[in-house]
Amino acid sequence: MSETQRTFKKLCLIGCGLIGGSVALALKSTRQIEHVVGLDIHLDSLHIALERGVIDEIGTSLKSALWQADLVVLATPISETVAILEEISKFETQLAQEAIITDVAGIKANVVDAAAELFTHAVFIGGHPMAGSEKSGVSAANALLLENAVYVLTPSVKTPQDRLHELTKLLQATGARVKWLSPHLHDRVVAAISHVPHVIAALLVNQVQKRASTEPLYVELAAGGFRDITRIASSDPKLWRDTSLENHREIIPLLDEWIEQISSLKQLIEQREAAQIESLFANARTFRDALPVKSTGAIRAVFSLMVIVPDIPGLIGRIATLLGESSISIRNIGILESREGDDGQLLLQFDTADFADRAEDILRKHNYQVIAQQ
Ligand SMILES: NC(=O)c1ccc[n+]([C@@H]2O[C@H](COP(=O)([O-])OP(=O)(O)OC[C@H]3O[C@@H](n4cnc5c(N)ncnc54)[C@H](O)[C@@H]3O)[C@@H](O)[C@H]2O)c1
Ligand SMILES: O=C(O)C(=O)C[C@]1(C(=O)O)C=C[C@H](O)C=C1
Repeated sequence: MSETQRTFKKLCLIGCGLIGGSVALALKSTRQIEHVVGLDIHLDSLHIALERGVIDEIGTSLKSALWQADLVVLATPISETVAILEEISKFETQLAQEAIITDVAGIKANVVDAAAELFTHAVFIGGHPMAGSEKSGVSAANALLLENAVYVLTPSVKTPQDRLHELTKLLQATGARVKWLSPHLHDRVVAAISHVPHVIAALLVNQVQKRASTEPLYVELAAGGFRDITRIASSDPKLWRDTSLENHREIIPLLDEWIEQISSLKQLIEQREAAQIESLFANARTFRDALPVKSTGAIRAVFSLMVIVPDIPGLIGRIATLLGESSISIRNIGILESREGDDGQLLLQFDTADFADRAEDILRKHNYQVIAQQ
């Protein structure tokens, strides 16, 4: 750790769910956080957070949890964030002198504007990790969620530079790529790359659901294409209700543009304008194919191995243990073929080429037949 990196003695985590839990686990892994006290409206979440080592202590009240805290992370639903900031502001003198308060909400302008009015001593810096999942709750929290992910901070001109740098360095130590943005620009961009895609995914699923109630083939035939474009439709409906309403100023013009685009494509199809239809798809392909491939972000790199295994019960567990003993994290395991008596094909997927290469070596040493996948 470099000399300029600050150690935080007490992190107060408010909202011990998917993102709060992941951020706390990632921060703890940097060893720059000494103690975490957690608060949540659900006692179950707090017990799971304690068991999983997300927090070290369950807070008994907001006042005592904030006492001498030098870092506060607010990771509650968007609709609760401003009200909780108001509560925190009542106890800001309880905080340690150089405390930093930050949040993780997916919309920034409303939170940052509210915080600017609320705090006189404590420093608030808005935050938003550009990583997540369709799952919710602390059980789904993942210490590696921030690795390589963009983490947006939205400082204002009044934000003290030393605190901004301290928070930036702390987050960078988790592997996150910190980016400073104005709250309004953040809200504009995430509306297009996150909020509208969630709306579209839900509409696609609902369109199929309407038909599936009378024709089961809609479900039976749904394959990779439908799955890939609709994964995020499994996200928390309340989160996306709040997001749609809170960021309406940015979302509505994008939906207007969608309506125009859909009707113009509809016309092209009706008029059989083959060249223009092809050019629309070609344009999308060119842009998407040029997006950088990285271990997180829009185009996720996945490194896969196929292992040919005899159909022996317990073998998957043995392979997972073998790789786990060498600290190799497996992202996904899938059985591709396992008819009785036949060899099975086990598909293993990893987040890094290093994990995949080391897994291949280890499995070969243990006499497994391994085929690296492109
Ligand atoms: N889900 C994602 O992919 C994602 C990604 C980045 C940021 N975010 C942001 O993270 C925040 C939390 O989302 P999540 O997905 O972790 O949700 P979550 O449901 O997993 O976690 C929220 C937690 O807050 C608790 N909570 C609710 N009201 C509370 C209150 N008044 N006081 C204390 N605790 C309270 C809940 O019990 C829950 O444990 C949201 O603001 C969201 O915009 C989500
Ligand atoms: O990967 C997912 O499941 C997500 O939805 C993550 C995702 C997104 O990319 O839209 C969702 C909400 C945000 O606040 C940040 C990231």
